[in-house]
Amino acid sequence: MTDSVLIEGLAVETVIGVYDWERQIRQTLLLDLELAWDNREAAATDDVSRALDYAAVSDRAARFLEQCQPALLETAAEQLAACLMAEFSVPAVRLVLRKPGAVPGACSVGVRIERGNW
Ligand SMILES: Nc1nc2c(c(=O)[nH]1)N=C([C@H](O)[C@@H](O)CO)CN2
Repeated sequence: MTDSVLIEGLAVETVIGVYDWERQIRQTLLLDLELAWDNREAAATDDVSRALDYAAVSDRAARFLEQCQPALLETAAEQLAACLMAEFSVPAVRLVLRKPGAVPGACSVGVRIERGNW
């Protein structure tokens, strides 16, 4: 698959973190997604119902991150990738999840995963 749909810098406020104090606050996560999708049918028909709707994916991803509230970024990334692949019939995902300000001196820290068949 050479085509994809992109979502970059989606900001989500949620509970995430290893430490007790982190379970008492909400922190911002930044999400980048690349979702494998053949865009030719959407282009040929000019019909959003044939496209992978990035607004719908963004909304689902934000709601998922607000609800899952794990300790680790790794857990959030893994579970979110599985959710999006299953619910939107996406064959492959590249996902970057960043936690800005978590480490003093770093503008952000995070994880990157690739799942499915690219
Ligand atoms: N690889 C990871 N390392 C760390 C994580 C994480 O999610 N993945 N989380 C923390 C703490 O929650 C940290 O963000 C608090 O500043 C530490 N290391």
